[in-house]
Order: sequence, then structure tokens, then C-alpha cells
Amino acid sequence: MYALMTLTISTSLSEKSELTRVVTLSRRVIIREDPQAVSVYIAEYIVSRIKAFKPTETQPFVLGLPTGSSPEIIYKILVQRHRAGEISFKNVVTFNMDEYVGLPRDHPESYHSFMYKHFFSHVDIPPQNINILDGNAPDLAAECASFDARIARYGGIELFLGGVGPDGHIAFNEPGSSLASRTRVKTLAYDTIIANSRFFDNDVNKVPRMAMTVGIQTIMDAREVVIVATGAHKAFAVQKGLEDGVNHMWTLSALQLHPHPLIVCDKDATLELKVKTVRYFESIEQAGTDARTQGPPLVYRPRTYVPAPLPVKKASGLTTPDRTPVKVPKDLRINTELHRAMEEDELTPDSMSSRMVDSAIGGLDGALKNDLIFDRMGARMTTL
Ligand SMILES: N[C@@H]1[C@@H](O)[C@H](O)[C@@H](COP(=O)(O)O)O[C@@H]1O
Repeated sequence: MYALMTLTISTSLSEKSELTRVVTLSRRVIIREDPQAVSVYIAEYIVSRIKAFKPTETQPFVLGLPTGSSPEIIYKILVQRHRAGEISFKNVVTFNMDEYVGLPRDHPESYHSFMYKHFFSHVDIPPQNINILDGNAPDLAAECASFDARIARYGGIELFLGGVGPDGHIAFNEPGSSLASRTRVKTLAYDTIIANSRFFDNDVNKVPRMAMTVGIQTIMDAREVVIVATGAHKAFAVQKGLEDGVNHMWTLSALQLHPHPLIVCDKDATLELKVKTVRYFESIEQAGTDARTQGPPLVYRPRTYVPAPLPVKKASGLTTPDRTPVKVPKDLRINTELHRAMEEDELTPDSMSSRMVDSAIGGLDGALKNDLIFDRMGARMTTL
């Protein structure tokens, strides 16, 4: 199950007259000491993938993004890399995994607010390149269909970054979700409502009961999936996702069927894994088969563009899905103002992390207080 597989693929691309290339496929698990080192690894990985892709306005890099406490340091590092002039998001198009239904867009805990606060307000991504599900759309099903159609218009997602819930869910694909699911409305599992109540004054009654989420198949369709898993409270999910079989009750496990999954864990998140499993993945990395050299062959893979968006019948009449309007909606301005707060105070732990009593979040708070120090892998990395 964990063995590296080699696969010979044929491509019709005539690049350098090489019609056949041997691509190494593997399930990659990288283990780092703590959330800080995990975040450095993933941020560097994303930067390297974007650079390798050499995105342009007409062929942007399509990046799927998550929310949650786990990716906060990753966003912070990406912002730092951007400010240092090392990476631009001008030709990056983003699709967020999920959003609560019925929560005002400018609510501090909406995923719109989260994304602007932690990332979008601090980088050069054009507003029209940002795609986040509208949890207040008059027709939620049409909004979901429109989202999938927009992804298809861009030729699919290149790299989907995701977190994992303590119950093994990815995005809001709760235990029991169909592994063939696409973007849709989901009722949240009670475990998730309890877990996320930390963002809502620890009051389960304030947590929205429903969310819109990309499906498992939406994530599986991405050319590459990167999962961040930090903290002892994720250890059981990681164990189920990696060591047990593919199971819709632990939706993380679906990635066993993906050709390019990369799961980056801190040591706490590996606590339930067998020593043998941990040693195996560590040995793969030590053998020099570093994940960053084993991503999908970006430049050789054809991108399948769907030229026109699918028409979607909305309550107000026939409309076509389109990208987010160039004009930033009024209710997003509140998020942009958070930019100033961040400039002054960087990413100080917000209400989310500071309220959580958890080893991973403790690590996050510690990391946010300190300067980011790139670990050995990060330092050794050469940007493409
Ligand atoms: N919908 C989000 C998921 O996308 C996220 O992965 C999960 C874990 O979040 P955290 O990183 O805060 O543990 O929380 C929510 O349920």
C-alpha cells in the first residue's frame, strides 16, 4: 500500500519530442517536529509548485485552499515570502474548500473573513481570481454547481491544500460522505459542531448547522492534494486515513486512491501510527526521495479546459457561472481592513487559536510569537 509505484505514461504532448515519460507516483507522508516546521515545509512546497508551473494570466495556477487553525502559519509564511518579493499570486486562481451556510459574509468566523484576514488581503492576488462559495446564495444548489463549473473552466485544480478534522473529515465531508461527492450543501456532524464551537464563544448553538463544501471527488480531481495534520487530536484521523483501508467514515482515507497525495504531519499527529509506518515514511525521505522532487510533472500534463461555463438556472433567471466579480463586494471591505491590524501585529493568535486548549494550538501560538525559522529541509530547498 505504501510502496512507491512507477508508472509509464504516454502523452500526446510533443514537448522536446518525448512522447513517453516515467513518472514516479507515491503516497508521500512527511513528518516534522511541530506545526511550525510542518507549515514551513508546506509553504515552501506550494511556492515551489507555483514557480515550477510558471503561471500566466491565460494559464493560471489553480490552487485549492482551506481554512482552520492548521493552515494559519502556512498562510503567514506565504505572505512573508510574497512580501520578500519571492512569490507572486497575480496569476494564481484560488478555490476555497468550504463555507458556512447562512453566516453573514463579514461575520468574523465566516471563511470569507478568515481568508481575507490571513491571506488574500496581504498578497497580490486579483480579487476576481478568488472563488469562495457564497453561503448566502438564494439558490445554494445552483451556487454549488456554479462553483464546480468555474473549477472546470480553469481546467481543474492543480494543487488542493486541505486540513483534516479530528473525525477524519476533509473540507466538510463528514463521516459517511459519498466518496463520489462533488460540491454540495452538507449538514455538519455533531462532532464538527462541537469542534468548531471554539470559534463561536464555545457555544454549540452559535455554530451554523450547515455548510457548503467541495466533495471528495472534487478534491480527488485535483492533480495534487496536500494535507496538513498537526496535533494529537488529529492522530486518530491520521491513523485511520493512512493505515486502514479506504472508508467513507474517514474521508481522509480516500486520498489513498489519489496519485499525488502529500500528507504533512507533526509528531503529535503520528502518535497513533505504528512505529513501523512512521519509520517507513521517514526512510523514504531519508533515501532522498523527497516529496518536492516527486510532485506531478506539471509541465508535461495537458490541461483540459472546458471553454464555456455551464448554464445554471437560478431563482432570478438563467445565469451562467462566472468567476467572482472584479468589484469587491461591499461586505468584504471589513476583511480588507484587517490588513492594517496584521501589518502592525502580524498574525497574532486570533480568537480561534487562543481559545483552544490543545497541544497543536499551543504549538501554533508559540510559532506565531516567534520569528519563522526555516528548518533544514526548507533551507536546503532550491526554488525552481
Ligand atoms: N471545514 C474545516 C476543515 O476544512 C478543516 O480541515 C477542519 C480542521 O480545522 P483545524 O485545522 O482548525 O483543526 O475544520 C473545519 O471542519
